[in-house]
Amino acid sequence: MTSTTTPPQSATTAVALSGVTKVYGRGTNAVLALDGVSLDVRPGEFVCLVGASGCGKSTLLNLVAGLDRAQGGTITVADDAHPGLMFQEPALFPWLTVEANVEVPLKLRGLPRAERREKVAELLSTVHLSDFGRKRPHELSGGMRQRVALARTLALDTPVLLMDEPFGALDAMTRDILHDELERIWTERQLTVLFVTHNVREAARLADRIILLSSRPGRIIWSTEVTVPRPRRIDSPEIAAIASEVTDRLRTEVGRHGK
Ligand SMILES: Nc1ncnc2c1ncn2[C@@H]1O[C@H](COP(=O)(O)OP(=O)(O)OP(=O)(O)O)[C@@H](O)[C@H]1O
Repeated sequence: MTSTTTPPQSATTAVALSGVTKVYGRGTNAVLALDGVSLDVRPGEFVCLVGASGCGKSTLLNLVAGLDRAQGGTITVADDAHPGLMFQEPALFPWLTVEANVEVPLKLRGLPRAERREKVAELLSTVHLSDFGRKRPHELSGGMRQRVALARTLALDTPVLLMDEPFGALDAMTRDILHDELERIWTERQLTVLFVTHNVREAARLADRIILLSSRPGRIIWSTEVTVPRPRRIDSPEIAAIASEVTDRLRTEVGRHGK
């Protein structure tokens, strides 16, 4: 079996992984990064992936994004949508203004100029950066740069957002604000989100479901539905209790591998 992006299996699945296996390298240098990962993500669901360093979280996102191919299994994205991918580093073009950065995907999509301008204004308003369109990335804070990266990803007009530690480099206060912002945008746009994080509190704060991957090779070893009503607070006892349970599971898994 090879990795494919075939039509959706069911209207109740936005992203489906079935028996996904990823090996890097060959022969004696081969590294089995993912081993038979199966996961169905519901449309509009917010799924957080946690696991020890090197367990294959980024690999999984890259495969769903279509940046790499799996050796085994299938990956299905509903309606053949091309997911948007965001990283810890905003990866903006430093020589372009904020507006021009957000405009890049719109140009690539071939939107006419007037429509692009309208869309850029709407997206900057969505991430609360309407007054900063003419600035360049170096004039912005880290949190603002991630807002630009988010606006640029949203410009792809995709229903599926893949986020690889997007707030990992930010201070706690900025992260807290961006959690609220992301939650609002996720709800307003009915996005499906796959979010990788090392921060278990962040996972409990944001997720509908938390998935725990084993240490390499990555396999899904545990998951939990987070039913705490929204809006949530990262410092609430309910979130702390879930984070503590995830930490315990993670610690057991890391301990099992002697890392
Ligand atoms: N291009 C590559 N070539 C060889 N090995 C790779 C490559 N990319 C990743 N790996 C290995 O595959 C495994 C999974 O890597 P991946 O980056 O997906 O893990 P991760 O869970 O995202 O890690 P982290 O939490 O540290 O970011 C790791 O052992 C890594 O060293």
